[in-house]
Amino acid sequence: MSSTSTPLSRSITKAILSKEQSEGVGARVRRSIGRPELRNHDPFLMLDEFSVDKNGGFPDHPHRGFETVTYMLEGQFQHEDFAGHKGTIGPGDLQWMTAGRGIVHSEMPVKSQTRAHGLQLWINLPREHKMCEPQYQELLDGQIPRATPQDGVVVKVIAGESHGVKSQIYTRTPTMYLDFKMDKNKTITQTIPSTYTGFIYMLKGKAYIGDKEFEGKAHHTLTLSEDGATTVKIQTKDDDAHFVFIAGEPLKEPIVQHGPFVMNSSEEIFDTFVDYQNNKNGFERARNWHSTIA
Ligand SMILES: O=C(Oc1cc(O)cc(O)c1C(=O)O)c1ccc(O)c(O)c1
Ligand SMILES: [Fe+2]
Repeated sequence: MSSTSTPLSRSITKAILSKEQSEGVGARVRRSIGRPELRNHDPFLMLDEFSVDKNGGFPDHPHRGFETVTYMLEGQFQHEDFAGHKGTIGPGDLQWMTAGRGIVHSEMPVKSQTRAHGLQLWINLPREHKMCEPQYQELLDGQIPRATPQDGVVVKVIAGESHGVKSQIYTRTPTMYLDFKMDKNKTITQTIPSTYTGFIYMLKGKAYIGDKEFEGKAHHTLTLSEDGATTVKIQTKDDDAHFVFIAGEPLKEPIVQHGPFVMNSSEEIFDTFVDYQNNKNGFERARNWHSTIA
């Protein structure tokens, strides 16, 4: 193969360990995307592996300009927002929230349970969708389709497609979100559109990625090469592996983030603060709203 031709499999360009840090109120997070070495990975703004006990959580706070995706691994999380939307998600369940022009919400563990452990992904919205109406898509574990490309490999298709199985989640920013559980000594190939950027976040065990078999270990973010290759070769050897595979179409737009607000310019961020303080342009229902769970 010549040095300029497209390789068969994407390879790993960076491997970054997420150490625990504090976030919200008394919550511990391992920040993947969003940490100083990986400020963002267009179109992704943040990925946290969070762990919250009964004394912690993410009480009433706003968002604008992007989507938050909460995927539970263990325990239960309650959520409530200023539009009256409320519920509880448990292990394997998913909440895909489009904040759009504005949401104020609260996400708290169910107090009687053990810790709430899960993933929170922030996906940027393209300019034309940043001020859309907020929307929720919720799927219980049993409603998320699985692909079983071979014995000992199960892929939960949260968004996008894997081995002929498609998710019903509507993505404004084209996104793949796959949860892989692989037994030891397995090899599979996952397809990926040539233009997508992507990464793997390892939850447990070890996986070997690409033709050079880069070793990925738990709590590491492994960024995929951007070389136009349309497959990713993933193997296990002596250990089982559990990881998420996340990829999407880069927006290639300016990103101006101020905490929970992500827009395209400083002027838009300034307007967002004014809107939030004055309960207007999407934040009308924030006036005097307090969640009952925080
Ligand atoms: O709190 C922030 O984000 C979150 C992180 C998590 O691990 C779970 C969550 O439910 C949230 C949330 O927003 O609800 C956060 C992160 C970064 C930032 O700049 C903030 O202002 C808030
Ligand atoms: Fe939030």
